[in-house]
Amino acid sequence: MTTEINIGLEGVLVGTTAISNVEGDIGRLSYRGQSIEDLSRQSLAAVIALVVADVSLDEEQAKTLDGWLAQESELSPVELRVLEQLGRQLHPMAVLQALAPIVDTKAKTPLPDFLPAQLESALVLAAKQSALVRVWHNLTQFGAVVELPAGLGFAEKLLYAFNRSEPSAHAVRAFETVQILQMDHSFNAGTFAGRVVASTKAVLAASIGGSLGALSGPLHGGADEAAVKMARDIGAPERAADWVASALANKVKIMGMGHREYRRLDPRAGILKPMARQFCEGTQYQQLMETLVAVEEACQAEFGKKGKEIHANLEFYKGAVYLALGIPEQFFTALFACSRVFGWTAHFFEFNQDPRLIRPRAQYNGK
Ligand SMILES: CC(=O)SCCNC(=O)CCNC(=O)[C@H](O)C(C)(C)COP(=O)(O)OP(=O)(O)OC[C@H]1O[C@@H](n2cnc3c(N)ncnc32)[C@H](O)[C@@H]1OP(=O)(O)O
Ligand SMILES: O=C([O-])CC(=O)C(=O)O
Repeated sequence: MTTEINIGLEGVLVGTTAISNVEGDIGRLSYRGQSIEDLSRQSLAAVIALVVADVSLDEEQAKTLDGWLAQESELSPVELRVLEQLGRQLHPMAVLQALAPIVDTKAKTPLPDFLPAQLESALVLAAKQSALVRVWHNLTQFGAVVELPAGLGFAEKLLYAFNRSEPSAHAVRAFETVQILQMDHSFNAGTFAGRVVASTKAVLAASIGGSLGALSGPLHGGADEAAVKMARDIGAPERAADWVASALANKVKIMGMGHREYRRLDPRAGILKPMARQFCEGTQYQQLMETLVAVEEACQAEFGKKGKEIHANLEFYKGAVYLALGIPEQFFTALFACSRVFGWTAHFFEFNQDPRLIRPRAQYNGK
């Protein structure tokens, strides 16, 4: 028995996974052996099949799966009524946490047969997270659920509903890329929380509920919303250097900077930064994007003075892309969950291949 206490479990090996590989020292990420750079150019449905089932789809199959997920991302009349009763001030993450474990997971049509049938209700549960976020957005922002034309794809449906208009192919592609980038990340806090719940032999929906709670915090998934709020508070790139110096002097964390695993640039931030520049240029978000760039530079300069390095993580530039796609910041983390839920699902099944109750030990220091 070890007596050394490690509250944050930094560097502690607690299991194996074949879903994603985070090589923090060299700034590399892959899902099932494929680099995040290659994956970011694939379709969302193809990456979902790869992450959840380790199945490679051809273009036709990916379209079929996308159509199936789009069709399953609808709420039942009862689920819709529950959402309608909730206070409109509730954060979308609280709504997901409340509803995710109780939605009906019966599929309307069978899962395409190129995926294992045992995944059917799990994938309905995952697809329904998007329906919850879409409907909650519409109720709180527009007062009514947006009627959608038939035949929209899984991601397209969300973007259409958020903007009340047909998204361009370019916007859908960008949204799919962002969702792919955040689908899985080894034993991060949210995924590990889900594995802890799974270890008690709880059902998948309970495990997803645990993951959602962990993801909501600003040190984890909630950093996406917090980073944009920070940039709005700073207001202009010229103010970034003073703001960062004062924040660091006061031990305030800069949201979207730093990472437990990456010692080099998070490869997802490397993909998101040019996307954010492109999407924000000439829009109302250009100033916000320039402020983020200035914060990153100021942060790196301040850390550099102490001979340390810090880099942007997934969360830093993601919000600028989301804003330019018509997504308000309070929905960022919930949309993160709409993608990460596929990773959580994969981990639930992987964990259950060789399960063991997770129960560490505490050193008693009370009376
Ligand atoms: C999807 C995701 O979850 S990605 C992560 C999203 N979270 C954020 O962006 C929140 C901001 N970042 C952070 O708080 C941290 O970098 C974390 C929590 C993500 C990871 O950090 P940890 O591995 O726990 O490192 P820790 O917080 O101990 O930081 C190490 C040192 O770097 C500093 N540091 C790290 N990140 C930051 C930051 N964002 N702002 C200011 N200082 C920072 C710490 O203050 C600490 O300095 P010290 O050694 O002088 O005390
Ligand atoms: O891995 C982590 O600690 C945080 C996380 O979920 C990510 O970066 O995607």
